[in-house]
Amino acid sequence: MEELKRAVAREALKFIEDDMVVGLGTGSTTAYFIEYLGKLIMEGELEDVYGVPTSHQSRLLAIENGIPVVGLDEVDAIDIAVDGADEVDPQMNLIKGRGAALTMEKIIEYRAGTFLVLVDEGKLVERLGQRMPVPIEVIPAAWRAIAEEIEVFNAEAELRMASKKDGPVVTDNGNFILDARFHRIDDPLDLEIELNNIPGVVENGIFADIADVVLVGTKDGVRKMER
Ligand SMILES: O=C(CO)[C@H](O)[C@H](O)COP(=O)(O)O
Repeated sequence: MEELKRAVAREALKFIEDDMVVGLGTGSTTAYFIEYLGKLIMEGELEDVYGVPTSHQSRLLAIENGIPVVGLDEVDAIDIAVDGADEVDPQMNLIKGRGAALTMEKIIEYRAGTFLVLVDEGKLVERLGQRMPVPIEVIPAAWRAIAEEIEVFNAEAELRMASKKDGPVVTDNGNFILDARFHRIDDPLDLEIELNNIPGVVENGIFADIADVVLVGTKDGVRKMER
């Protein structure tokens, strides 16, 4: 599994050129990409490349690996964003947010000239929600009201609890995460919009229609899905 993640991360380097501003995703697959990208920059193989982190995790990793970091408000545009995903359907719609960084990820990836997704073949599903719940970032005071409202969508939502802290997971933005299991997601784009219409929802982990390229690590090599 780790070798498949490394393979897609290495392949992603082919998309990076001098003078690019690169959105840096969150998670274990992107961590390999950040490591390899930093190496190329440190060795002088790539020049004037800047990273825009999507989380505390990617910011710390970028600094550790020698990638110059800038904020979203310091750049005119993002050339490419590179990130992992938890599920990918045949239309390249995604579920993201296992790492609770979905809001900043979506803000940056929506704006990127190219959004490149890195997954292993175990993440491919016929229909979103088949294996993973949809993470929803919510304003803390509203978590219970939103969890109840989500039932209207034929789903059950659970407050995500932390493992190395007492109480709930608190996102980089100071909010809570609800993990919502939907019985069936027929129209990801519609559900993405509907969920964001609920007051108190900051963002949700359905990324419909924004991935441009998906690199899939398989035992037989890296496969490319493209729009
Ligand atoms: O959305 C994410 C974090 O919020 C991650 O990109 C997603 O969970 C995939 O992570 P990994 O590469 O570790 O499987």
